[in-house]
Amino acid sequence: MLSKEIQSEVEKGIMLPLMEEFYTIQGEGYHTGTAAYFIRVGGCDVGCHWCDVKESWNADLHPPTHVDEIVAHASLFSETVVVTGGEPLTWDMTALTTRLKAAHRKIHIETSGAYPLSGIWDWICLSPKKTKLPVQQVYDHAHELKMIIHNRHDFIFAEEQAEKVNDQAILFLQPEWSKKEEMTPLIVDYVMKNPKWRVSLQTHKYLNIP
Ligand SMILES: C[S@@+](CC[C@H](N)C(=O)[O-])C[C@H]1O[C@@H](n2cnc3c(N)ncnc32)[C@H](O)[C@@H]1O
Ligand SMILES: Nc1nc2[nH]cc(C(=O)O)c2c(=O)[nH]1
Ligand code: SF4
Ligand SMILES: [Mg+2]
Repeated sequence: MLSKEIQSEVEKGIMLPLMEEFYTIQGEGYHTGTAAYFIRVGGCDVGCHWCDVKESWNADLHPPTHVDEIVAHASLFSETVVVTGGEPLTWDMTALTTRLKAAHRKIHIETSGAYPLSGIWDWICLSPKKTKLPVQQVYDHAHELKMIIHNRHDFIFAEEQAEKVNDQAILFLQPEWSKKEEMTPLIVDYVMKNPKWRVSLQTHKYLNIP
């Protein structure tokens, strides 16, 4: 059990359940191929059956960590910090991002958009999920829309989500990893027929890096 004080710090976003942090290459989407420090915050109740980081879901398994400690580590490694999870917007991101900005970092988020936007972001990657659709505010502020393709119906869902996102957002289709042999050729074909979309692959998995 968390002590009352720690629980209150987590509720305020002064402490966050930290699952892992690692310096790597952004594997997906618009910034693919660029170095970044990843902060993976635990806690997610969106419930994607194909989620590649289910260990993140239960926030209680990840130690509440002071944001100052997270920022101190991040600042040692990279100009760019990617906040992911779990679902980072489960938590109030104000304290973490304010301190990262004070440390002159570029701050990116990977989010399903299921919860209200908190924090200051240089780049918002929105990856909507059918089980808990994004809130309007995240559609309005997203810089990229990254739709995961697990089956053929997901192309229809992708088009529906593209209608909802702001018209500056860059559109990506990314194969769900366990279905990539089947879905990647369909995505290639789809993008050639519908060139407003781009292909995104989980390149870090091909490179065998985190
Ligand atoms: C693990 S999620 C964490 C951030 C946030 N909860 C979200 O879903 O955007 C990070 C990214 O990985 C994608 N992702 C998760 N599981 C995947 C899988 N099996 N294949 C392809 N992409 C996946 C998500 O859609 C998201 O864009
Ligand atoms: N290298 C690398 N790139 C990524 N882009 C998004 C990731 C995520 O899990 O949010 C991820 C990840 O886990 N590793
Ligand atoms: S929203 Fe993100 S972290 Fe949550 S289950 Fe889906 S892919 Fe996994
Ligand atoms: Mg990942």
